[in-house]
Amino acid sequence: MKDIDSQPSWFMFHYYREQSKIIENFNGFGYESYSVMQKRPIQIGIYYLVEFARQEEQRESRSSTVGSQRCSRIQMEGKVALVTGGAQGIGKAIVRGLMEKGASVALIDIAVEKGEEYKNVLDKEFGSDKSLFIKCDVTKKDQLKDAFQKTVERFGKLHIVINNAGINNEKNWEKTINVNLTGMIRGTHLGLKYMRTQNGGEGGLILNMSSLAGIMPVAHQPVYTASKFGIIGFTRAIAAASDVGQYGVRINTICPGFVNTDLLQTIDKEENMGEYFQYRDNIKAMMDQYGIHEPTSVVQGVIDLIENENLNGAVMKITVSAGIHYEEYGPQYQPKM
Ligand SMILES: NC(=O)C1=CN([C@@H]2O[C@H](COP(=O)(O)OP(=O)(O)OC[C@H]3O[C@@H](n4cnc5c(N)ncnc54)[C@H](O)[C@@H]3O)[C@@H](O)[C@H]2O)C=CC1
Ligand SMILES: CCCCCC(=O)CC\C=C/C=C/C=C/[C@@H](O)[C@@H](O)CCCC(=O)O
Repeated sequence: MKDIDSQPSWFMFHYYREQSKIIENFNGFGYESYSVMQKRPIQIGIYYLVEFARQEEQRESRSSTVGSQRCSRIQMEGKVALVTGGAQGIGKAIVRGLMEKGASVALIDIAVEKGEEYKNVLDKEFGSDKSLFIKCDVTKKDQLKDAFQKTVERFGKLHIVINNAGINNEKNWEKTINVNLTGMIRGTHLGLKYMRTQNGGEGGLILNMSSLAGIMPVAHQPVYTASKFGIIGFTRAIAAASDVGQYGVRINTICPGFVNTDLLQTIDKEENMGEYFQYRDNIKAMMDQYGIHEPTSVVQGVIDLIENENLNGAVMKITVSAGIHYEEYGPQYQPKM
């Protein structure tokens, strides 16, 4: 490696942090690193102090806003939401969670029978004027545009968009990109069309459903992984644009671990997994290792992001081991304005 003195500061911090790990477990293996550390104890201290203070500041600012009295929390009563893929699974749980908080909800989905059945259940619980089911394929731009228009015509406004619809298909990988990524981008653009204050909208929140597969690549789902990485990148970028452009709309991603829905059944289907079907037991081993949530575990994360106005651009993770927490990005990885 060329002289580390000429490396940028972020590199040197991470380099020394890794070196220090070797030192901590010093067993003679890290002699070369030990000598490096001996040469530069002051720089190490400086980088650790600077970075530690920055990360502490980030943690404090987030914890001081999430869940505390000091953060401004919006009320959901009277708000209007649109949820894609709302007929089953995680989307279905989100629809109920929003309605229990007083929101009116348009659930859009290609699963007509499931969607209509669920609408009937919601009517009995919340009244027929509080929800709307619209048959819609998010890969068809005219259908998606029509679904947003019908929602605003029905309820008068739009405050919350949950781009949740998603599939797992490594064989028909173009379909996976069209549903998970292209559909989400269109849903975000349509949400901004109706919600931006410059357009006469009342502002609000757009929440795009990624996955932990959007943070750590899953070997046997490369296209699914690509779609979920794309959701995070797009969302962090357009959230920054919303800040700069003062849209009045917050945009976030949620990255759950494994959740007990029909999507997990696709692992056992060759028509979904294609050449990766042979590795299905590897994914099942991950489920055993990391655990599987119920869909309702995602709902609290959605509600936190809706009610807390201080988290634009944040990437929420929901895992069995750590619950709701946020991905941390170093200063060099903040959106470039
Ligand atoms: N189940 C899991 O382990 C995890 C799921 N997710 C994500 O959560 C989201 C929801 O997934 P699940 O509820 O688990 O799956 P699911 O298969 O139970 O539900 C997905 C819903 O989306 C609908 N849908 C699919 N294609 C559509 C299209 N073209 N247009 C409109 N609706 C469409 C389906 O009909 C279904 O109602 C997806 O984006 C998925 O990637 C993220 C992390 C973990
Ligand atoms: C299998 C077909 C559907 C796939 C559905 C998913 O999107 C499942 C999520 C994919 C991967 C899950 C990875 C889990 C990772 C664990 O290591 C987790 O505990 C890592 C914790 C990361 C963190 O807390 O920062």
